[in-house]
Amino acid sequence: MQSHKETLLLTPENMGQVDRAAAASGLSSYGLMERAGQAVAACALRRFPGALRFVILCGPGNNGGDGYVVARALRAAGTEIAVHALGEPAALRGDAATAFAQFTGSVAPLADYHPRSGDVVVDALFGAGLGRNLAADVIATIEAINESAVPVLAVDLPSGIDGRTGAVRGAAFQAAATVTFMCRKPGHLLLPGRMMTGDLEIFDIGIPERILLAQGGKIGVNAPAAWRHVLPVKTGAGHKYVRGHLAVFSGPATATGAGRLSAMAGLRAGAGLVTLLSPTAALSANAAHLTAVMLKVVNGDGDLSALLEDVRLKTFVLGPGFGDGERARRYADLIASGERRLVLDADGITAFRDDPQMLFDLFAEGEPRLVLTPHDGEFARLFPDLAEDSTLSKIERGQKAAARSNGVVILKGADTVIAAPDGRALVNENAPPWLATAGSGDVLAGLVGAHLAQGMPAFEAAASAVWRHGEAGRTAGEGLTAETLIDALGGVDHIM
Ligand SMILES: NC(=O)C1=CN([C@@H]2O[C@H](COP(=O)(O)OP(=O)(O)OC[C@H]3O[C@@H](n4cnc5c(N)ncnc54)[C@H](O)[C@@H]3O)[C@@H](O)[C@H]2O)[C@@H](O)CC1
Ligand SMILES: [K+]
Repeated sequence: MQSHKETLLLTPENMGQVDRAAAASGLSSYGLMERAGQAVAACALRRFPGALRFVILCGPGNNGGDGYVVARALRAAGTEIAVHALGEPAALRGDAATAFAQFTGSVAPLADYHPRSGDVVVDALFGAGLGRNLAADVIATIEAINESAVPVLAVDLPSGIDGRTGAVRGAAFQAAATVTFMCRKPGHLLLPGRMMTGDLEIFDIGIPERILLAQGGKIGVNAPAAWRHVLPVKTGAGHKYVRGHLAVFSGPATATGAGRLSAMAGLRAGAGLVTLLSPTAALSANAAHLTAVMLKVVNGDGDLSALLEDVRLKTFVLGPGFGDGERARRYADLIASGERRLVLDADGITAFRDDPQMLFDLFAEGEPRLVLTPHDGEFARLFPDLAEDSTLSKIERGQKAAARSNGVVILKGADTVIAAPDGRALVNENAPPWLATAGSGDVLAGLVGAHLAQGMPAFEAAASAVWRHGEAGRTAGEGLTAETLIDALGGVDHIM
């Protein structure tokens, strides 16, 4: 079981509230800064035992305050140090002023620092309080250090990374490692922030968990703790209908592979029965490749309506290789009015590009029954205003899209976000880079369908599917194909 420290995410704004609540409960805020700085100094000594000199770059706020504690601790440990400050240290306030007063060593201007071999930079310029783009001189310093071979240890966040969004505000340090406090921030997980963070250490500076949880809870890291409690119980004796019946729409005769991948993934992921719904023209192509997956002819609305009379058929995947937008819209309508659950992927999403509201209206009522699986391009087709709004983080884009569609949104990428209409959102981190391969999205759609068919609520079904997809990708290893990915799905059950 992971602790909250591993899975909780707090925005810089949340963290500020935590800070104030901790102070209000009687904790010394300078005490927190002291522990933060000591932890960074210990990390620096442990990671860089061969450093000839530690250069601490201190900013104008509390991140800089942490830096002065680091400088004092490293000097006390007998290492050579240099401190360079952005702005006038005399202008520091509060805890940062206290930390500066305790330091007593000399401080040079930031612009005077020139990287030299043997240096290790401790970046304490900006953390949670970065509120705007960096000035040109700071950008130049950061770029010069990034271009040198000098390693950077970042305090809280690499300076220049926006802790809420993960965006680079003008420039950002490429850190070898980052030490953050209590829990991660979105900027550590969302791209490009994740790439700049390096190895991340989370240090507990002693803020009680109840204070953290009071400010957070809606957003987190996607891990089994978030959905394990609703995983289907494996009794071994379950009738196949108990494990649900998943139906996947095949594309036309020229594009049958994607639907089959979804169907096979659904079966491998534990749906009791999987039926591929195929037009007559694609029947022989599908039949030639399937054994355990059943086949049924669906040529149009009439066939689908007849099929929907079977009340056990509750879950559908529509979109992989589907092609026909007009038909996709009608099928989605029939499925929605039958109170069924739908994973809408790929061409199924694109089908609604001219009238996204039509889709949202279909699923507007009740518990979320729609799961959308867009990559960025598909997302922009349904939610153009959200895609264009660069002030939003990927988490916020997902949350707003989920609320608007009353669906669960899986916003795909190396930093996939899963969001629910009630504001819950998880950021995924276990996907290996080689998971971005042909057919990988089809497998994910089938996986989500299988989890839904087994009765999981939509948000948890989606999040567990994304996680399982990532784990299977790691198991299958570099050079995976959609087929080896499907094979690997079963092997990750036991760790869920
Ligand atoms: N519980 C907590 O929240 C704790 C926070 N601590 C540290 O405090 C940091 C947050 O401190 P602050 O809120 O003071 O924020 P920062 O120190 O990150 O930066 C804020 C300061 O930078 C200025 N600023 C913001 N963007 C700028 C820009 N682009 N160019 C120039 N100046 C800019 C602001 O006006 C403000 O003076 C954390 O990152 C962490 O390192 C630690 O001391 C431990 C406890
Ligand atoms: K920093």
